[in-house]
Amino acid sequence: MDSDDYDDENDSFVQDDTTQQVWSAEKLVQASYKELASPAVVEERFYRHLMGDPSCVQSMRNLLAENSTTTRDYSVTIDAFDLLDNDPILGQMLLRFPATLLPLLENAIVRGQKALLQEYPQDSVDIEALSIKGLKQGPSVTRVHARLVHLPPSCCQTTWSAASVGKILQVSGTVVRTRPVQMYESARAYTCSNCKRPFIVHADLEERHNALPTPTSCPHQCKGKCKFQIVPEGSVHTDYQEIKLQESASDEKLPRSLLVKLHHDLVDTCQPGDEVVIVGSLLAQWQSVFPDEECSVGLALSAHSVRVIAETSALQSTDHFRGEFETYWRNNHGIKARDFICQAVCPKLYGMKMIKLGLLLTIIGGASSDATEENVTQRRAGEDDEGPIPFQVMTNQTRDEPVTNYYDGQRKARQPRAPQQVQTRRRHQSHLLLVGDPGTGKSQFLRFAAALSPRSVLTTGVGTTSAGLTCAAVRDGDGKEYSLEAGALVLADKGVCCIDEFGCIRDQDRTTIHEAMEQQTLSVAKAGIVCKLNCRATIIAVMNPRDCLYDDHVSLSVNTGLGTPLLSRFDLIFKLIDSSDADRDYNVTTYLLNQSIQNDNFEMNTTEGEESPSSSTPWNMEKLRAYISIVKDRFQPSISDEAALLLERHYEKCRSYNGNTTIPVTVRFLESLIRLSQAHARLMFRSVVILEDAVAVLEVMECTAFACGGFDGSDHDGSYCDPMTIDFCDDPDSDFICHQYRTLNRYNMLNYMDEETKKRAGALLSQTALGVPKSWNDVENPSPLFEHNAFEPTMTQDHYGRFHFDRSQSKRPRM
Ligand SMILES: Nc1ncnc2c1ncn2[C@@H]1O[C@H](COP(=O)(O)OP(=O)(O)OP(=O)(O)O)[C@@H](O)[C@H]1O
Repeated sequence: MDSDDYDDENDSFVQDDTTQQVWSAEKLVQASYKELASPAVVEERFYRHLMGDPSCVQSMRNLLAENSTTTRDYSVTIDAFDLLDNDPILGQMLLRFPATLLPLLENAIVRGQKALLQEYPQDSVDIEALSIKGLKQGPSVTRVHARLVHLPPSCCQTTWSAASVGKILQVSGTVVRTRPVQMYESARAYTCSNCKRPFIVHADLEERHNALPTPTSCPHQCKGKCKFQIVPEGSVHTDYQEIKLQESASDEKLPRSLLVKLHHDLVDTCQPGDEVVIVGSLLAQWQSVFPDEECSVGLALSAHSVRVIAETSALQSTDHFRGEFETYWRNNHGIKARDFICQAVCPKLYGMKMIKLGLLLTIIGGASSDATEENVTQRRAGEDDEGPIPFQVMTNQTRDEPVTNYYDGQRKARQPRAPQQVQTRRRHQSHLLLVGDPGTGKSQFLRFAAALSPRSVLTTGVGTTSAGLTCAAVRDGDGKEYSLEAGALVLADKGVCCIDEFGCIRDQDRTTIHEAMEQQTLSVAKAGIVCKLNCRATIIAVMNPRDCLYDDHVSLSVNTGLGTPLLSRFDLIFKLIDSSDADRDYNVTTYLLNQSIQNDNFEMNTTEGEESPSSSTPWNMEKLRAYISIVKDRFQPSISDEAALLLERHYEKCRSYNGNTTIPVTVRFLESLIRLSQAHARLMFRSVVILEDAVAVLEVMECTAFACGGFDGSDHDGSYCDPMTIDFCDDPDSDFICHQYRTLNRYNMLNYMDEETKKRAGALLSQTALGVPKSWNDVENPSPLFEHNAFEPTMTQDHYGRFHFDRSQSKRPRM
């Protein structure tokens, strides 16, 4: 609290040395800060809290040890929960009167540093490197800031309203717009011509540009007519940035947005697309006034702390599931256990096991190669050889001139920056494309994927432009400056971006997502703003073929109208062809009718937040979401030698194929195989990719456009399998063994299969192909009948009159 706040009022304070104060709840709500204690006593109480809290002590020690030769701002994080626990009255009063009490807390931090410095042995070598940070300089400015975090639930708002003005709030949402970093004059010193005493005027944050009010009377209440003179070098300038926060989207209503004011070292801590938790004071914000127009007022939040969160929000709610999943994998094994999890994906759609599995693998993603997951910060072009500077600093200086330190008038030279490390990032997010006939359930998959991910953006390609997908440069309210507003891909950073009607996006707009899909960044050069934005999103796109129905006789490229560079960026491309199949039609009909008959029970089992009534009921959405969050957080699988060998041989085979390829087999394809194998290992709750995972991924790949490694299945060699025909079966383990046998046989890797399993696979294949029951004990060597390409495909006609190869016949026999 600045002395001028109290000069004339200290006498009226309740002067009690009140560490043993007991206040009723009523008094706590009604009391003004003046009833708490004198500023000195309040500061003392903050000081005692700081010195008694080990984490605060550590933060202060870190401050002391920070090697800084320039004047800048420092932050110390204060956990509001700990303060409330330690001194409830002080904590409550801090939350009610942050503007008055926070400066006292900051003074206490400086005092705490002084006390800690005394503890170091004076002859220590390190002592010279330690210096107290945030000492008052210039006109009463402390450059250390208390950053309040973890407010109690009463202060945590999911939305905001006029009723909360003046209160301290904790809000969360997505940053949708950031304005350039600026600075403003936050305080100015004057002297009264009458009494000759100095005083300070602070900027009014409720004014549109944080304008400094002109003093009209002397705060020292001197008699006579006063004139005020500005004290030379008595101004304080503060870094400043405005961002727009959008509340988390909900299905019921449109998300609202809020202007957030960042000061000091909080500027430039977040960028469009970041999900943040912000603690701040809600202000009434006067809008710019124009002649003959009504003066309007809005809401703004002056931030005390900003925390960028990743996927923590999803993990918080998963704790009670952890033990349950471990028990699940202790009691269940193999592919059957995996398929049970897959059944929870889109339970309203019958069958399509491979698409469901592919969707799960896409959302789970591969292991992160760089665990630190560095942020790409907004940078100006050509900034690499200098320290970071704000976008548009309101000063006449050029960039090469040293910047004046407005606090003490000394010159602050820009620090040379260490040569920047070039970071190349290999993506671990997969992308999925569903292309197919109308009414095949594509949109259902898309909506389910959006609901499954803790962070998702669902959009449609109709009318979508590149600005909507990436980011737009928009003029601010006063129309003078541009700022960046995040588009769908940026908002989906670290989440899932679901795009319906992908084919309706214009070609030139579609190419903008090439960089986003592979490099996971967006390079922006708009309206004088040149920067890079993060967009580490998984893209799930669905579309109809160009002529509405998929033509199996032309390539995927022709069917979709997408260029090969874009197609090759998808890890999985499923073709959903609605061909006639009496058995499948019967199964779908029965499934749908049964659902309608048992509608109530079915709904009950799949409603979010409810426990599965029995172990045979598919997991509900909440449980599946929790499972994905846990496996992503817990496992970063490495690849075993056998799995690596299989992936390598498959890649080599695809590379060496000399047919007509429309999707070139590049290293990207190998990376996809690795990512998907890692995702499969995570799905199987393990931290090593074993041979089984690689085999399972090749099985999924057989059902995609990459079945034969790049020639999209139209020019097939019999290894393509229609994903629409593969349903969940009673004995998935046996089915998988057969597939494993065939795959390993194809790549001369049968020696990696144990004898027992080999015999069993041979027997199973014989039984299925010949229809003759045969004991697997009798089978020494598998029949050559079951080798690759043993079946010639036949032609069938679907109900649209299209002819195509019957892949369900040509493919390996299914159980
Ligand atoms: N295998 C299936 N099992 C049960 N229902 C299905 C299946 N396939 C499609 N449906 C149902 O058909 C309806 C149409 O599905 P959906 O709207 O997702 O199709 P779409 O592929 O997105 O079509 P379009 O390309 O015309 O947008 C949905 O109600 C869906 O539940």
